[in-house]
Amino acid sequence: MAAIELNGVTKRFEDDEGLFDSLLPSSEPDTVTAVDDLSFSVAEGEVFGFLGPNGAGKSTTINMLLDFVRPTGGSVRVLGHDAQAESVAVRRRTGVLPEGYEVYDRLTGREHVEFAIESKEADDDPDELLSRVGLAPDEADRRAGGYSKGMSQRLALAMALAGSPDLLVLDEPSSGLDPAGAREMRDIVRAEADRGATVFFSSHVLAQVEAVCDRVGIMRDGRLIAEDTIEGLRDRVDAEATLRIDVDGDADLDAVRALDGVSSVETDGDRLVVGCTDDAKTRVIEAVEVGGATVADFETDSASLEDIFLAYTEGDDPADESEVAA
Ligand SMILES: Nc1ncnc2c1ncn2[C@@H]1O[C@H](COP(=O)(O)OP(=O)(O)OP(=O)(O)O)[C@@H](O)[C@H]1O
Repeated sequence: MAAIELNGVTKRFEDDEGLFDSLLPSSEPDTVTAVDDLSFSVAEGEVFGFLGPNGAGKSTTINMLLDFVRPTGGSVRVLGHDAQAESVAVRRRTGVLPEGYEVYDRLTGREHVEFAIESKEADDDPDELLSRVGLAPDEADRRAGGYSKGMSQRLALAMALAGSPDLLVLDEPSSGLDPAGAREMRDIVRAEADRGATVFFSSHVLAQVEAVCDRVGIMRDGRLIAEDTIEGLRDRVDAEATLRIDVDGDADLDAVRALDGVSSVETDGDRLVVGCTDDAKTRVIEAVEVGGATVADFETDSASLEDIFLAYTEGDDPADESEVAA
């Protein structure tokens, strides 16, 4: 059974609170299609990265998983339950770290976690959860109103972990975290997946996503334009790689420049620095050797998730939208 399953989900908002609407009573309300016929699924135990530029429809989708927003059409199933009709059952088994979680100023950190444990009817030790997210006992005893952004974020993560949920929904989890906090968060995500939880992870911090996610989905204008492992996406976008070759002898630079997939060739002493697509790398090495020089050594930098993300979300879609890869 899939942990998350969306089928043909659409969400249109009526944007009827515009500045001039009260002055123009006869005008039709505008509608915004936040999510447009969206279908995808996330397997149990998977860490799924949900990406997309601002306004792509990520938060709206997350809100539909949790029944904070109702779809205009289509069906949403979470942990085998209908997300609308059985939202209580979904929330009981789901830990949520909402974007920009606001603490209750007067409650201490520990009281927040105790509250989360009670609402899940769980029996976790609050101190254990707090220490897991790196909040020291003296910090846990302070009122959360005085917490820094990163401390609030750690607290929200401890609350999401209460009751060992089957599904963790993390919306921008590393926002405000220092590098140590970001690493701890990654370790927690992996540990949760190892115990069998599914993690649905939305973030603009692509290095973080690359480090923890088994698979990613990229949203654009309310639609999922790509869904695959990072390796799979890398293969498909022809994103630029850099090839650095240490050469003995004179390479035929013009022959390398003329190759398909090569966009730049520069020299740095005995080193050739070639900008090319992933699949052109072997052709470049061959062309250097055929030209009479010897390849002493070489190294490559593959396209980062950031390069891949930009290739999908800027300009024309690199993949035919009707052919979203599974
Ligand atoms: N309550 C609402 N009323 C009207 N329009 C809305 C509402 N919520 C979202 N939208 C619109 O739906 C679209 C998708 O918004 P959404 O918040 O889901 O994007 P997002 O991918 O989460 O963006 P971000 O990365 O900025 O958080 C945007 O055009 C947004 O303005």
